[in-house]
Amino acid sequence: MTSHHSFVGQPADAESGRDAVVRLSGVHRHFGQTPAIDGVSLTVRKGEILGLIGRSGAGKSTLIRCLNGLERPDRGSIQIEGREITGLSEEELQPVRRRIGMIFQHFNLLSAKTVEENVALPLKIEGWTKEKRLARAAELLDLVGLSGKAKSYPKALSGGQKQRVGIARALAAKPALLLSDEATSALDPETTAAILDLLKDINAKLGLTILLITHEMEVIRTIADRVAVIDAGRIIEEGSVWSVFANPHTETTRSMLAGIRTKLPPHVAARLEGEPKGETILGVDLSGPNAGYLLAGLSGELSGGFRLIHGGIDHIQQQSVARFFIGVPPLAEGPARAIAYLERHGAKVEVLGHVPGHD
Ligand SMILES: Nc1ncnc2c1ncn2[C@@H]1O[C@H](COP(=O)(O)OP(=O)(O)OP(=O)(O)O)[C@@H](O)[C@H]1O
Repeated sequence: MTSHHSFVGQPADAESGRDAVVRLSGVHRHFGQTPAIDGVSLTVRKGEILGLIGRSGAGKSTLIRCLNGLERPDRGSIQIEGREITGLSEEELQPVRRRIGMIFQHFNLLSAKTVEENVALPLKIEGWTKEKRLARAAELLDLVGLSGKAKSYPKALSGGQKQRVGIARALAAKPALLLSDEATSALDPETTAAILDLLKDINAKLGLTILLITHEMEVIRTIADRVAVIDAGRIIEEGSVWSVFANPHTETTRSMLAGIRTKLPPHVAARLEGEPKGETILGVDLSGPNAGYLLAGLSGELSGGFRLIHGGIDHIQQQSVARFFIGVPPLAEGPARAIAYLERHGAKVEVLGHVPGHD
């Protein structure tokens, strides 16, 4: 039950607020004519990893600042662990801020302090004794795989190691929420994967709730349970990661997915014509347990056959998400039969055009 998966698909709890670590409702923050946040309602449920994705200028930083109480919304409600924070004074905000651990793109470590001192710093502010602080730092450095580096200084560490220190420091005071602000954006792909693995691992081990702010869909795909897409200050799409990847509802989401979604190879796309002659090129999307059987079934259906041009089955949150492109020759009503068969089995089919002859 501690698994983050247990919270997926339980919107009733989130709506009642019982399992909400963060709950925004109807939050607005305008700067003059610019609506940086334009009516955002969003819940981060206990134990989940929620990815918030948006392009530059979409409103991510303003949202983070509202969560920290650094920015006050013009209207709307923000609750952290059930406590309304919008009306709090600076002094009242301090303990609320300490419930949120943050990690940053550029790590924000203190270069004059050792690794263990950096990790222990939030505990000093909380009034822990030195002995307890160092014991806790050692425990956290072990958790993030940096036990041997306690006495090192940040400049002696790689980017990935610095972010591990950042994670250890963010977790020192046992926050209710880890807020990751583009934490892997400055890292190479291999190091990014290792840091994301670590976050997923801590989420599973400790049941840590994570809000992951990013502009990269790959980050979301790798570790998030749910995703919310922000655009021009509004949440335009929200759902479990696999369902948003399988069936994005907005053009903005589709274009943000474009880099990592299977697409028609450019040399085939270049030859597409509108006139219905030659081979018909279909784009096919299907998620769920039937995805693996679709092509075998289709080949039994079409006497004239078809060819697989590109694509296959992806697995996101243990769901099969199929996306492929096929070419159907103009034999024996092939294309019409293919479309009817695929749609009958729940697939979304798009006629992309026609290619005279084969490529
Ligand atoms: N203090 C401010 N004064 C005026 N306009 C602001 C201020 N802060 C943000 N904005 C505007 O609000 C909008 C949202 O900005 P925000 O920084 O929240 O976006 P973002 O998604 O974090 O972008 P990025 O990924 O580039 O940091 C932008 O149009 C920005 O110009």
